Amino acid sequence: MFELVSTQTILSATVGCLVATYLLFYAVLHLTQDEKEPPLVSTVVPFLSPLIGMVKWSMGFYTHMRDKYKDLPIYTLRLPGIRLYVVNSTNLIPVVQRQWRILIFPPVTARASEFAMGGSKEALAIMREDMITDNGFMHSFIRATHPALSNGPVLDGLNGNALEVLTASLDNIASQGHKKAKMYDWMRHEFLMATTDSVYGPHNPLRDPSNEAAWHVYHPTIMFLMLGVIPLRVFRSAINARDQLAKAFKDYHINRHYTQGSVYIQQWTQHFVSWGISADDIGRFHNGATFALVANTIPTAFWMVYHIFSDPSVTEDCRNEVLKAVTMTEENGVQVCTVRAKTIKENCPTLVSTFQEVFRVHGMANSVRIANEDHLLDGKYLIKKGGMIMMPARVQHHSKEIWGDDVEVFNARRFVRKPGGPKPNPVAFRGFGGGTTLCPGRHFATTEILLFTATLLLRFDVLPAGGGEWVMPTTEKSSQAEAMEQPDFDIEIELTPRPGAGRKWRVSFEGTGEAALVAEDL
Ligand code: HEM
Repeated sequence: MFELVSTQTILSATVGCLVATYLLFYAVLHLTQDEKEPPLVSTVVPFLSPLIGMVKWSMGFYTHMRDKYKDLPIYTLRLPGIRLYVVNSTNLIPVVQRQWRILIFPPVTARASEFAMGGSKEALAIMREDMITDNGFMHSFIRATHPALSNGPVLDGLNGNALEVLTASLDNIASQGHKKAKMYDWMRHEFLMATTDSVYGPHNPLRDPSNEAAWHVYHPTIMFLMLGVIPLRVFRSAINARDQLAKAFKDYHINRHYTQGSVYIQQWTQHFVSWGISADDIGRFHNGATFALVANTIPTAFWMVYHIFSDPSVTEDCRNEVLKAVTMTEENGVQVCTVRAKTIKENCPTLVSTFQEVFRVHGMANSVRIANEDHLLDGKYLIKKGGMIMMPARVQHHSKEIWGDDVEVFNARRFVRKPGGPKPNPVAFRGFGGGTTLCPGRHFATTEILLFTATLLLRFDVLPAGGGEWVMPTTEKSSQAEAMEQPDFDIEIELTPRPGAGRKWRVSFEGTGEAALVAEDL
């Protein structure tokens, strides 16, 4: 009898505590929410419902929320320690982007520099001192490095070097006559080498196989490190790999190897040095530069090759287009095929459309900003200081209203311009983000990927190994630190040289035009 009473007492005390805690959190949630803020949703379990939803729906969370709260142009999610304002409406995106001195991006970069790269207190203080005006480290960094990544001869040089490395690798396969490969592994290696060689020059630290291996240990943990809540000892091998890379980049810096690298890395270095950042920190921040260079370029190139070669009609149309970019000459008895970059970017509609469709279907940039003061967005929605605004690309890219009933279908020709046909709203294309933080590396990556794909089409047949079917990898495990979905598993392919594959191949950037993909470039 005594035992029964005490069990009942404990039970009712526990239930009472739980109810009281629930009511307390429920009250805190609602009392601290201003009625002028965007409508608060997902509150069943205060502060935890959004997290539960994120785990349950994974990358589909924000599209699920958009479908559930169709009429909300923007809504508030409350998570422990953070107000998250999620934008559904395409029309609100330019409104957010125009407020770039109030709804700012640099705190996100600073957070990555602190938690993912391990920057020192001194370096972070310099970065954070002024994240608003053009005089601060962050905004002046973009201004200092943009010119080397904008269309022109300097960028052509960067792309030319990357293409030389990629072409040499294709030459190698052509001379072997045949190659079986794990597609993602193969492309990841080739693009990592080509992109970093072109940027870092002949002393590229990632040419050392042990540094390449370290990159593959460190890179997948960046998203978790960014959270800054999981103890570092959990990531011991990733932190060791990060330190190894930072040391290799520090040596690269101290030995002034950047003077033989690209204009981009010279300007990058000059900026850090002129702000008094130490050689130790410069080594660490090179890990961030490498992340920007390759983290999205590699999966984008993978999907591009996958979607072109897995559909024979797309392969044929693209191949016919890129053939028009080739001129053949003879030099000292050697047949030379020159691929004109200008034609590839300006006169290959199916190829460029496939590239855009890759971004629409696989692009997952979340585009976040932090409010540095209270702000009434569009004169209607109160965004509280410290709150995070998010404009998820997937919400825009998977909207039936914008793209039509076949929104979930990969349509390689979706972006081919039809005379008099409807044009999709370019603001809804968020592959490279948008506004003042629009990716400055977009021209570099676009040219590298388009020209690699064109050369591959011209020189090789690519088929699943063993005559099987193409199986599109799932993407559920993709790291949310990236702007492009990553394949959950690899696929085996066979590359077989086409007639002429063994000739000498090169790329010409003469009169290079621009593949204008985003609203800002159109
Ligand atoms: C396919 C490849 C790439 C994709 C999909 C991509 C995507 C993006 C996205 C979505 C953003 C954020 C924009 C925003 O929030 O509005 C961004 C920013 C940035 N990207 Fe890229 N990127 C790629 C390649 C590159 C390359 C090759 C570089 C080379 C330097 C680069 C450098 C940067 C930098 C420095 C920023 C920050 C801009 C700022 O702080 O204002 N990206 N990128």
